[in-house]
Amino acid sequence: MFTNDKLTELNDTISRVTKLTDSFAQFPGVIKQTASTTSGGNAQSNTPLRATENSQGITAANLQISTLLNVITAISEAIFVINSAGVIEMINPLGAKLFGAPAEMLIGQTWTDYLQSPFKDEYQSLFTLWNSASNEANKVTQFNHGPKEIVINRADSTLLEADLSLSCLPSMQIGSEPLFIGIMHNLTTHKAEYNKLRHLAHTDKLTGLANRHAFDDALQTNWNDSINHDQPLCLIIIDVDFFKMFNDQYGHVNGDKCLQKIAQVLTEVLPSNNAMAARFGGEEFVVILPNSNPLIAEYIARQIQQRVNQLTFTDIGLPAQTKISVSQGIACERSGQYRTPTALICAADTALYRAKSSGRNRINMSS
Ligand SMILES: Nc1nc2c(ncn2[C@@H]2O[C@H](COP(=O)(O)OP(=O)(O)OP(=O)(O)O)[C@@H](O)[C@H]2O)c(=O)[nH]1
Repeated sequence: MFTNDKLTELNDTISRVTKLTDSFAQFPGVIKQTASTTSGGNAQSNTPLRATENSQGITAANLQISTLLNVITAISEAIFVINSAGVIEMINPLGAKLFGAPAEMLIGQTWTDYLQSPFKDEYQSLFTLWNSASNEANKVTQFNHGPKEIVINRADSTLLEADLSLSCLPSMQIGSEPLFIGIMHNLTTHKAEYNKLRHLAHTDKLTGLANRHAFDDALQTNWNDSINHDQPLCLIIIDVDFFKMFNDQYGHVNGDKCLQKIAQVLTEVLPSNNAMAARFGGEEFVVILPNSNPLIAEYIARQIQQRVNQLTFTDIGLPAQTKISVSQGIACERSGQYRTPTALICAADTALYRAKSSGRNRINMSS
């Protein structure tokens, strides 16, 4: 992260190196010379960023700029410098790599052209706002934005996720026209890892269905939607019948495969992308049916019952006559009869209990 402290540290380094070094390579011309960079006459011994046409100042300033460029080029951060019009004045190799184009091509271009929507509009508005700030003296130092996640629309049209900190270089050190320094970090690897971990945190390892954690979140979200939009919401709890016996007879490994087959059935019968099947725990599953009604819920439960009854296990080496069934309890929230999502679960659970006690392989609707 390129903080103000780091910026100060960087300027200190530049001043020190400048004092100690007698000769540097000539100004490398990487900074696009603009009117502002060659006008004025206010060179100071500790103003490293802007060349001025003071008789003694040009060489010193160029040396300082050269030093700054060397530091910025060598630093293991992606850095670019833009002016108040958002035009790139300087970019280091790592920065150019993130934008996906050579520095020579990027310099002189508007940096927001490389931002994916909505970030492009957001940063353009930010600069417009900043430029229209009334207090000229304060606005430069007030501008410090990020770190914030952005998506770069790279030169080859691929997208790259990054985080960006944008700071205005302190006005006392850069002359009249402000420059902004952007520091970026490539988030591609981090994001891929995050998405993988997020998927693992929400998925039941055995069945690949949503896990209990994801179910709880989804139920709360669907519950809120149902209340806010006055739409019904149905829940089916599904419990495998005599599963202990299945495990005892065929072993836990085959028991696991049986649960996977049932999970597959649940995935197949979901009526829409909004509906969700999850593993509730052990040999219990649950289906959330948003914007649904008891008739639809019962139809889905019937589909589950039939398909589970039709499952075969010869592919995992079990006898052809091996059969399995599930008991199901349904509860539907329609007009405020349940006060909380937990109350809805309890109602479906009670209905499930009745389905079990009335013989199993049954569907019971909460009244
Ligand atoms: N193979 C396997 N078995 C599991 C898993 N989770 C729970 N079980 C088993 O599921 C069985 C549940 O047994 P019970 O609660 O007695 O229920 P049941 O035998 O299905 O009987 P009813 O529900 O009354 O029809 C237990 O034997 C658990 O070990 C799992 O992930 N894999």
